[in-house]
Amino acid sequence: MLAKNDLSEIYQALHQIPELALQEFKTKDYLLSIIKNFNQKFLEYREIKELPTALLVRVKGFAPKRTIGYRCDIDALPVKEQTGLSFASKNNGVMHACGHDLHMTVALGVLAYFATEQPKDNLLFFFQPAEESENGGKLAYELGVFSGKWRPDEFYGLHDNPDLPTGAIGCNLGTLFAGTTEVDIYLHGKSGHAAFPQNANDMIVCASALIMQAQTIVSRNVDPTKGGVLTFGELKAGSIRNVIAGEALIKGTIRGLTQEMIELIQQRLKTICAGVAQTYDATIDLKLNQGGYLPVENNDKLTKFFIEYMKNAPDVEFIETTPAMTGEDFGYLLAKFPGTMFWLGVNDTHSLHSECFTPDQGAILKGINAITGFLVVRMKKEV
Ligand SMILES: CC(=O)N[C@@H](CCC[C@H](N)C(=O)O)C(=O)O
Repeated sequence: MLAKNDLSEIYQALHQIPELALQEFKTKDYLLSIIKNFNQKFLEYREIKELPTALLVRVKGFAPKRTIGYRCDIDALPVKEQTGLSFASKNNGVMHACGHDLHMTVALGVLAYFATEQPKDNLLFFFQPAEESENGGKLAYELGVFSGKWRPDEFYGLHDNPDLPTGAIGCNLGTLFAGTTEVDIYLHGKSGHAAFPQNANDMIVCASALIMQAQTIVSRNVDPTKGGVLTFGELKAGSIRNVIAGEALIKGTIRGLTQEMIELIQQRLKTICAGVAQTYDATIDLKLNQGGYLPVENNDKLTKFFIEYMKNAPDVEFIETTPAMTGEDFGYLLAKFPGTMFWLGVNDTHSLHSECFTPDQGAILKGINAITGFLVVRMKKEV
């Protein structure tokens, strides 16, 4: 078991070594160095050649009826940290701005508990690379990782939430998170001298028109009672004030709480790109990539049981949430295995993905206690 001081040390160490999707080598080595210090009697490991930063750890149960999976994401974001923390990122321009360092610390705490207190059922801990992009969950599934004794009968996973009080557990039946689609739009026109626009085809003007027209998708095509998101977070064009930009690149993300909504927004964006290309005599290549970012659908039976437990656990503050437009590739695994995703409150005024994101470390121990308590009860009861 890990004491409060160990947990804080682990969290701070992980915070200093953030790594981008599929590059989480130091992180994985660090996780292994901690887990190798636990009681090894009930533990088995699985590594994946084709997905080298992933790690699976199985805890053998003493009277197993099932295998319960617990998934934890391990990647970080290309964000330059501005928290001013003494244990800030040492990987310049990369930060655990989504709290996966906290997720890992909680998962290690739960694993440490069951490495000592052998569980009744088998437990499977999946330390998953590439949640923010590259859909590590889907990659692992497609590599056949969850087969034989490594197949979970049910899967659980959490995400930290700065809007909930420290340590509170948030969850709801049905959809917890949106499905997403990564959008890349390449615009090709003709560069030229700023003084002779008639001889060029300006992709800054074309990109501006496209962005403005795309704003009508959510305002005019999406049912306001259902909601959808189209955000462009990156726009690149031009190099100097007096050269007309012949190329532009727009990157963004689509979000919807149902697959139907995601497909509606995708379709409207395709139509608008085609129309703008014609109007501006440009070539526009639209690339849409949903990958494994399906809406995160909680299993009804298991989630009712989970919520009931959390509501009645004396040391847990449970908060019923509403669906959020954040995405998660755990949606893919929950489409393959029944399970529950839930929030862990970390009470911060800064949002997820902010360069100042500073989750309250007090959530770690509360999270571990809530999850271990739940798993022990889940193993005793049929759902
Ligand atoms: C919890 C969270 O912040 N997840 C990410 C998931 C990224 C989805 C994908 N790369 C996309 O941008 O479409 C999020 O941004 O919600």
